[in-house]
Amino acid sequence: MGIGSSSEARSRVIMIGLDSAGKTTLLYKLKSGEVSTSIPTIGFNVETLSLSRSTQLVSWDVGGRCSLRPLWRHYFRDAQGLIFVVDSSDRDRMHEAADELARLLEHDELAGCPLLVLANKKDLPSAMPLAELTERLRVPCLRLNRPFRMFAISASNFDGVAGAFDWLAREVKRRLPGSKDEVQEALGSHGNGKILQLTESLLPKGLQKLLFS
Ligand SMILES: Nc1nc2c(ncn2[C@@H]2O[C@H](COP(=O)(O)OP(=O)(O)OP(=O)(O)O)[C@@H](O)[C@H]2O)c(=O)[nH]1
Ligand SMILES: [Mg+2]
Repeated sequence: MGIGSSSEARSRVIMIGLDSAGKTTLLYKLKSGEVSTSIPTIGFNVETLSLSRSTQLVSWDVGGRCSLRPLWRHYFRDAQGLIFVVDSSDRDRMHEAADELARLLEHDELAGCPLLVLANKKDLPSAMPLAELTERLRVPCLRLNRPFRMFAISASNFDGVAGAFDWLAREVKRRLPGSKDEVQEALGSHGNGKILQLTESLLPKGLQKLLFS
């Protein structure tokens, strides 16, 4: 998928995190078999998932080649939600994650965009509690000015994912302009056969609400 096709989506949720944070694991759990991976001409590895006819979940790693960062904004256009995934057991890289998160929030294209931080790998004994993560990610110093929540989750066993997406779904809906009908149009509807093929048991309540309510 290149920038051209990505810009066809009318709204999108951006998911970003350091490598190994657990983004791919989460994407596959959300919608097994429908994740598309590509290295667009712009050069970084992007994974996408259609949440509905018009809403994409777009995921990529931060870090790596800084020269490509300016190109991210092509994906930031039309972003209705932002997910930052962090490995809550990886103390060594928490500085790096904190720097990336702060840098991400400086993008004007994302101003006001609800931010969901997923503290992943809560199943590991070495996972940090949320209070410690809040400090290590330097949350009090962040340029927030937006709805913000952090949830401890495990992408591996799906623990905590439903509550986290529930929150994001509510915030995204609030942000979308127009009537309920327009919201449905933007986020998909019962008529979308592809969406109805999803295994509902795997779909977090939040996403079900986004897609079906
Ligand atoms: N214990 C545990 N391991 C996890 C969890 N989520 C992901 N992992 C593991 O962490 C490793 C990295 O997960 P990925 O999903 O590949 O991470 P990524 O963010 O896509 O990073 P890239 O590999 O750079 O694409 C894999 O070995 C996963 O099995 C989790 O919730 N708990
Ligand atoms: Mg990955």
